[in-house]
Amino acid sequence: MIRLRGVSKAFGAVRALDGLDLDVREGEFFCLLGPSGAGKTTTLKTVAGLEVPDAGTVELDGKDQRGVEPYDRGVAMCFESYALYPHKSVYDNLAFPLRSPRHRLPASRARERIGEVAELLGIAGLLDRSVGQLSNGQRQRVALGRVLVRPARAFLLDEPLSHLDAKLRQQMRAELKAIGSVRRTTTLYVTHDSVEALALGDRIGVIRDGRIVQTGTREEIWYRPHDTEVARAFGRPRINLLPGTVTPGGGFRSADGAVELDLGARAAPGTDVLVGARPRDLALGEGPGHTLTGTVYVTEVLGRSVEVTVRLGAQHVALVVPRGEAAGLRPDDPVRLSVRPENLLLFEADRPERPGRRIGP
Ligand SMILES: Nc1ncnc2c1ncn2[C@@H]1O[C@H](COP(=O)(O)OP(=O)(O)OP(=O)(O)O)[C@@H](O)[C@H]1O
Repeated sequence: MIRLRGVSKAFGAVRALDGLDLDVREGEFFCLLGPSGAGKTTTLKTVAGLEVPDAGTVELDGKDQRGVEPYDRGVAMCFESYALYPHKSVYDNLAFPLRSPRHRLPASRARERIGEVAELLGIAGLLDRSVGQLSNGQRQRVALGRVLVRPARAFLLDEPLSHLDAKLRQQMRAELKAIGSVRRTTTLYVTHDSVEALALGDRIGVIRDGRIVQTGTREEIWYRPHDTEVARAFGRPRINLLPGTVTPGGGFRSADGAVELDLGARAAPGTDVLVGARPRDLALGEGPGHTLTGTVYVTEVLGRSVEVTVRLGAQHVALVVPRGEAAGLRPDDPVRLSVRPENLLLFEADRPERPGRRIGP
């Protein structure tokens, strides 16, 4: 269990962490997602004891870690920039942590652990090669393996798949959670890739400007995003956000009057808002729920589905539909779109100082 409370850390004038609270439960695989510079690595280093916070507390398994040296914290960390022994074999690099007095295992147990981790990371065929002869992607997997072989109170992983090509990355994502030690060990996994976070995280914490903006399961983050920026971070193509205002009856009217929706909005009439709908939640043609009328702007084939961009007055919205449904659509064709009321999200308008928060339960 990892618990951070009110953790702040500045580097000169840069506030890397700003009162960060975080709870990773025992045995959980927790993904910390955020853009570059949000404070992800600093969070990991603070847990590992490699950075000392200016304020706040770090607890591991309920024990305050103030004054506890990194080595004594019992966590295993894998950095994006990894240090391996280039002249030693892959096997020796993996075995090295198991030879330290703290983690010493009988040789047969060590071989078993290394074998399982190497198999699942796809490096079992490389065990006799020297690390100096490996590609970057192979080295990254060895570095990850070296963390995962050793018994630890928690694994701290910083973008461990970043150097792999897309296919291998996808494959590794599936394998990673199958590794026995990962299943058993509390893991804090840093990424800036929302697809990775959704695929891996038992829960996800979204970090921005040194604070956690939202923590939740993938469903909570997807269906109940805290604000427009969280909504924009998940899903490709991105969520559609139409600007407008709340009407006296609690409805929505787009800024140019082209879209009107009866929302039952819990906001004062006249409030500037954004209505959000994800591209896969919009359908072509009339259906149950709300209907919108517009014209086709452009279509783009994405494998078996098609992204259709539709002009609604001055706005464009994107939807993703099966290829068959979009066959024959031409620019400027009139179209109707439907969306279920439960798939519409309502946000305050974005402001210069902060993204618009979601309105509603
Ligand atoms: N040792 C340091 N000295 C000075 N500034 C630092 C140091 N470490 C981090 N920072 C700054 O603190 C902020 C947060 O950095 P951090 O590395 O935690 O972000 P991150 O979310 O991990 O980003 P990335 O995804 O790019 O690795 C950044 O503005 C960074 O430049």
